[in-house]
Amino acid sequence: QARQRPLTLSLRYASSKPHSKVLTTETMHPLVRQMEYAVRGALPIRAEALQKELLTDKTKGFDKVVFCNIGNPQQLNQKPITFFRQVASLAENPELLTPSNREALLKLYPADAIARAEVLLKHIGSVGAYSHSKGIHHIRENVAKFIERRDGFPAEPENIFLTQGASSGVQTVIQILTQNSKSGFMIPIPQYPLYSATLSLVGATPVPYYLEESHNWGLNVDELKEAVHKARADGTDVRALVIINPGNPTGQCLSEENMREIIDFCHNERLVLLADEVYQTNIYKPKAAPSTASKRFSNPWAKKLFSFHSISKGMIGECGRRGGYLECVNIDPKVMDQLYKIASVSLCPNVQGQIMVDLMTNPPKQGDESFEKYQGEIDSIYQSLIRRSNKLAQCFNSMENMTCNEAEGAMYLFPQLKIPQKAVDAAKEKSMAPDTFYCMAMLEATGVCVIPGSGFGQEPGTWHFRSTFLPEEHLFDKFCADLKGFHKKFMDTYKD
Ligand SMILES: Cc1ncc(COP(=O)(O)O)c(CN[C@@H]2CONC2=O)c1O
Repeated sequence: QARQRPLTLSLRYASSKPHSKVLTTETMHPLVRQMEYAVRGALPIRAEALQKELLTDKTKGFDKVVFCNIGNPQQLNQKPITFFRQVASLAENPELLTPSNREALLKLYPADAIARAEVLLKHIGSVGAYSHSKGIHHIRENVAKFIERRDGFPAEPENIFLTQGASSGVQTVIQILTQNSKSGFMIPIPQYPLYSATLSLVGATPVPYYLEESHNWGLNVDELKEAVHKARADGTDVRALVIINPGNPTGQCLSEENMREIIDFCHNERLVLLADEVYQTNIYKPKAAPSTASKRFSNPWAKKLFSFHSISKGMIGECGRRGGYLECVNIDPKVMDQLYKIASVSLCPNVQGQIMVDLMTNPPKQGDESFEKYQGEIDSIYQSLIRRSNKLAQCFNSMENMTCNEAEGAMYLFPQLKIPQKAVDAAKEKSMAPDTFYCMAMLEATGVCVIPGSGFGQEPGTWHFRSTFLPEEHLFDKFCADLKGFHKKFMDTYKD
């Protein structure tokens, strides 16, 4: 009997025209409509359209779009870490691991990759199966051991949630911390707009604190105190402090002294600390041990802390696999149960992303067969990031009307530019912010897509943009030359 076509509600059938008034931007949830996320806003949308136009239009003066709007290393041809992909591919195709294939397999895979895949599959079963909603316990044990090695304090697997990238961990924590619209979250300005967008989505109140551009985007604790007291005087129930370290978009690293001050500030002001440390291995000018080293600096039990990590950054760049973890420190067990309940609604984080978290926190060690190759790949990417960050900072600082703090970490530079009044007027004509106008002109002239500073927040009256330093190193000199050429033409065109 012929297999019946599945009868699904999506089945297309003749019917009258859909009602135009059903689900419009007027009738949808206003919190969704008002939310903004610049990293994938107007500039990247235009950049993607430009990419399509370039397929047929060869008159633009460039032949490809360079996406510097997002910290997406493998989109710009950064190679994945060999050992990680070897383990992931074996987990994806366990047939390869059967004893009858072993002789042939050892010609293709190192023994330690095979062994790691077998251990993982022993705990996972199949990568196609749902896992525990907090993530696979074996992997959470490895994450806890990683944190203990890094911070010198015990960590508990039960206090760790594996997540769909750090984003989902951040969003869940903000969700449970938001009691009502008065709930306030201190966020840095400039900030990575995951925070402002999520606060907007849950209807919470952002409480901005400004980083000091003249002090290499340093964090002044007096600014924190002023911001929290003012917000509380205005009736905001300030309950959390967001720290992004190393910073995005600013690339600054906190000093040890800063970390101590922040810990004491949170304790004294009864704030939960959200420590976003996804760039903890992207530190080029070390000022302090990365990440929740804050736990080392004072009584580790004195504070309530959520820390976030991700496989998207570092020298790994496995962004598309959506892996990360959320660590809860001193969080009430009943609150953890609520976190677990939310995690359960999404069933589980994807298993290949979880495998990458295991590999990130538990990579080949000295003496392992794959260690040399692994360490060589990591070091090569790390050194290249340092060279490219310095080269791009020099490039920006050589441009007229532009100043740029060097990146101490992360993947971005956030130069400030003085925009001539004629350009400000031209931007107004197009109902654009001046920095957006500049970035749009750069895209149309060079194919380079960056994000205007307005997407991250900036001191009123200043203009910035954010660029990654991820274009491939062998293309980097041309990349810088194209930016310089555009900038000179722009400034000549709009010179006051
Ligand atoms: C500070 C910070 N936290 C969290 C995330 C979320 O990462 P995952 O969800 O992928 O783990 C990012 C991603 N950085 C974005 C993405 O690329 N460019 C950016 O500014 C980030 O920069």
